Amino acid sequence: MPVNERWTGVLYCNLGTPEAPTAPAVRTYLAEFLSDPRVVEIPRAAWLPLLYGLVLPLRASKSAAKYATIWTPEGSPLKVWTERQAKRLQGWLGERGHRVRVAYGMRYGKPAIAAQLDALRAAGCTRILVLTAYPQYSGTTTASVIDAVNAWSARQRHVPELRFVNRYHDDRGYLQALAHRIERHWREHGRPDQLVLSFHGIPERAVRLGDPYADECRRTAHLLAEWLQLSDQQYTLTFQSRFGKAKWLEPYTEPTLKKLARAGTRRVDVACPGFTADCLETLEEIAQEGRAAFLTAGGKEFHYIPCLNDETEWIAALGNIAQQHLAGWDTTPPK
Ligand SMILES: C=CC1=C(C)c2cc3[nH]c(cc4nc(cc5[nH]c(cc1n2)c(C)c5CCC(=O)O)C(CCC(=O)O)=C4C)c(C)c3C=C
Ligand SMILES: [Fe+2]
Ligand SMILES: [Fe+2]
Repeated sequence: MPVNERWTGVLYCNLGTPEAPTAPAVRTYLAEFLSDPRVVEIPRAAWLPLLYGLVLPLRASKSAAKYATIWTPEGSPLKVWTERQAKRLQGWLGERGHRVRVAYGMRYGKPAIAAQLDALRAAGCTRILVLTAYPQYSGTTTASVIDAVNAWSARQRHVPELRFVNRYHDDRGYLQALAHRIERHWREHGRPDQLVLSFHGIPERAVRLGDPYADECRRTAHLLAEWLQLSDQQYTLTFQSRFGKAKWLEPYTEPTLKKLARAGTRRVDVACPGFTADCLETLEEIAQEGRAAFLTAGGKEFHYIPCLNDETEWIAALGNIAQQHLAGWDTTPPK
């Protein structure tokens, strides 16, 4: 390959989402997602018959109906936002003189991480930085992306140089973008009695076995509260999206919302700092189901504060994170 064809790639990875809000498409997506041993840690021989015999037949149509309520003319919100974030990240890095090709890849569904790595390689990338949409590291998410990249790498004869960003839960730019997002909401709509910071849960067992995710969520919440100058009484950290019968991280979001309402909290605002793009878990589970739970239990006002999505300040934070990890790689255009 000629020297001036050496490019640096940035692969921005997110979870992935179904191709359509239909039971067959959701089934395909969930089958891939839930057969990842990083996600469900039950031995394969016991789990796969249960997954195909019970979970998928029951869950696919129920989930599809939920996806239908958030679907946009351009597709699933998660995909729309991830694509825009990657495009704007390309712009941000390009404007700062970095000769990089930014692509986005989905851990489950399309565009697959392997296909995007193939494309970056074909486009002349000899170095690739892998950046995820997950600020907090978890074996269930971040490590699963790393697994997918390594599985691709194991099939290459000429492996590119690879770097991974494992976490940015305490990154100043990320926290500041979140704080400004929330403050802007408060300037427009006034302040709540309580701010609920809801993170996606994981099984409690994973944390007991060493997953640092819960600590990183707590650290993000604490630092964000500091940026917002909130006392411990003014905010609550919760975990949402429990899957299955096992104990997950607590306190759970929905029961907390009900408890707050019953205790006389008039208004809650909910933000989801662990999600950098709005998706089913924020738009349906929080903004619809969470709202209904709070209001039905006697709460008067519920505000969902949207994710960072493609906010300029967030793209700059993401760009800075990428830039820090590109250090030492010459990304200047060839003379
Ligand atoms: C933000 C971090 C996430 C962690 C940690 C996480 C762990 C985790 N998730 C499941 C099961 C499901 N998650 C689902 C949707 C979903 N999860 C995340 C993020 C994290 N998951 C996102 C961004 C989304 C939304 C996807 C979208 O298309 O909008 C779903 C699918 C939806 C449903 O049927 O409810 C499942 C299932 C487990 C088991 C897990 C950790 C063990
Ligand atoms: Fe999830
Ligand atoms: Fe959910």
